[in-house]
Amino acid sequence: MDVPSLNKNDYTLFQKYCEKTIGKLTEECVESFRATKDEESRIKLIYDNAGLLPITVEENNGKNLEKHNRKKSRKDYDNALKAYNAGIIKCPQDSVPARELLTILISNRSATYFELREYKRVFNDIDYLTEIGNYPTHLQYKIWLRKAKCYNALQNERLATEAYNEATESLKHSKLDEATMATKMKEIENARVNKTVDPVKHEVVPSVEIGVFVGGKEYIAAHPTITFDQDPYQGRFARATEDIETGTIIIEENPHCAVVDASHVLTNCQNCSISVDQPIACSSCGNVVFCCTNCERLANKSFHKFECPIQQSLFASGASINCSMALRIISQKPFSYFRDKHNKLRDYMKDNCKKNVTKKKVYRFDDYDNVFFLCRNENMRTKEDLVQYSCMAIYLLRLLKFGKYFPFETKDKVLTDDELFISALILRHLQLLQFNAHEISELKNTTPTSLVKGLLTNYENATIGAGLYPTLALFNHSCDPSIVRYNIKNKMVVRTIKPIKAGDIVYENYGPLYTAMAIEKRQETLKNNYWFECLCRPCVELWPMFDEMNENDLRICCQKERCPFVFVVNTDDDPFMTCEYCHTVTSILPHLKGLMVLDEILPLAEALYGTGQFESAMKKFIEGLEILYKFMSPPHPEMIKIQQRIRVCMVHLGNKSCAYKVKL
Ligand SMILES: C[S@@+](CC[C@H](N)C(=O)[O-])C[C@H]1O[C@@H](n2cnc3c(N)ncnc32)[C@H](O)[C@@H]1O
Repeated sequence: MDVPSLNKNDYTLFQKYCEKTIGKLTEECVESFRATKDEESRIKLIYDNAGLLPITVEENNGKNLEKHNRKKSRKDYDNALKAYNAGIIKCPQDSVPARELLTILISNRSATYFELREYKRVFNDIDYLTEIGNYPTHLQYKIWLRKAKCYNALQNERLATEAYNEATESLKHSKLDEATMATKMKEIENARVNKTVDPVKHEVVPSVEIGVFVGGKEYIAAHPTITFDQDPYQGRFARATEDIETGTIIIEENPHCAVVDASHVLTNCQNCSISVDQPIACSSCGNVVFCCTNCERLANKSFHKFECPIQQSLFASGASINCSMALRIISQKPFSYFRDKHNKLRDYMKDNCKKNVTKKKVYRFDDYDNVFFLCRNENMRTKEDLVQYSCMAIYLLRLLKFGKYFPFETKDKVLTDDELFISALILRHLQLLQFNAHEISELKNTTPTSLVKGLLTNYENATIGAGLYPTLALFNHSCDPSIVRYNIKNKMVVRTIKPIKAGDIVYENYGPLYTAMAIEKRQETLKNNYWFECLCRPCVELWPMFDEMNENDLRICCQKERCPFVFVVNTDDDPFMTCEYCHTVTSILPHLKGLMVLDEILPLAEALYGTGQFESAMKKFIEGLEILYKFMSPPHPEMIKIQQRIRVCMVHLGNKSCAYKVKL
């Protein structure tokens, strides 16, 4: 979790707008919010004030080549690529000469990749410029010659021959004088004869393989051993129906919606969130990038066509990432989608219905109804909070109108019935995102920092955006979580980080960990951000933080089945302990013997870890952790250290920034 709901520290345009609107409301109006039961009445109460305040819509679409088309020396590859990338993103595409210039920039970038022997990227760029379609015919021979040389290097003789033939043919359309044309022809023939085969450079692919995950019958994003229960205090939560081993993937879920944050719009794909170093540009704005033409097409068919004109304004306003998501849940679907649900959803909102009464047999990530019914802690909201959120919803609705989301004429000052309905949905989204959004992350290098005592790391699993995952959103919090999360593109992968027994609640973590934060701070954070009092084991049993733990204190369960007593013993103590509850005598000797295996497993795991063999290291650490849990009860510093190692291994299976390098 950890997705901020409002940028509380910066006094943003967005906050100014909200404050000004609230400042104009009469006390009577604010007071009447208390009596409102549904989102539409709240919007209606303040639209006259919030709708009248001017909002700033940026005219600048971010397309401006002037600053970016400086020529770079081809030999300074890094800087050349940076300059071409910036040029490609900022190059306007609204006229034939502009698009021609763009294709030349793309061609130059492909030439740089050719020098770097990154042939896949050369082909990507040639496909890209072909798709733009305005590459000058008289230069076409250059593209065919480059393609032919790539096929040569990749030892594909048939395609190389075809490309050489095309190069010879296209040379006829060049504007070269006869002598230069003859020299070029010779160059083509020489290249054809001297089939220089380069060793293919290993491509550093920033993301990883996606395995086959078979989910449950009802909750298809969750492992079949996970079910969802409910109680009046905790609401819905996940529970294991069978024993689950450490490391099991228990959730693989696509986001209902996912957005890249403002500082990553030019480094991560707007559609799938992956780190991008060969960007594909939006044809209309210079404010986003895509990883491939397919992502560009998908985004432009749905949300980006409406967000393109307003994204700059949204970021400039300083609105939080939750605002971008509240908007994206709407913009990614056409207005007709929501109009068709109008009557049903409006009735739910009017009745303030908590339950999805039309609960379906299958719970899917892309089903809007599941999102609509996510937890909002509605009955705990103050009227001030509702006023603030209603202002935000109106601001976002007005941006959507500027983005021409509605398939009918709209007027900024007028609120139609359809617009009222959409703004009510946005208001609902803002409330539910406050509790249910998750960050999307990727590995980045940092200078070494100490995360947990004794464990140095030189990476950071940095946030690059946020997403809404309707199945993961049903997991409750514990300060000693059962899981680790990481992303593959914007898909969320969740794996267990300890052995889980049948019937146990499976907890995730909303930020505060008992190992690193004192109980008072944890309780305060959870109360402020998630509005509940945490009754997890570390909070109730007052587990010590990592720094306060003693390596020599072993916590061993009474051997009588179902007796909850735990002995805290020291290796020097008498090995026979009598239970204070049931008076059964437990010998700690079998436990000490069982733990001795760790002397073999852990050095091996550390050696694999130290050489960057994260998957193999993870398996060994998991083996070690299972043994620790078998013979000991948490907490123990060794458990935490191993879990920390497993966490590092797991996140290495997820997204990595293009610049990320494993540093050992
Ligand atoms: C992401 S939702 C979790 C699913 C939620 N319980 C539901 O019914 O949809 C977060 C909200 O669940 C509740 N919650 C989460 N963890 C909890 C816990 N350990 N004890 C009590 N309530 C919890 C809080 O209301 C919190 O704001």
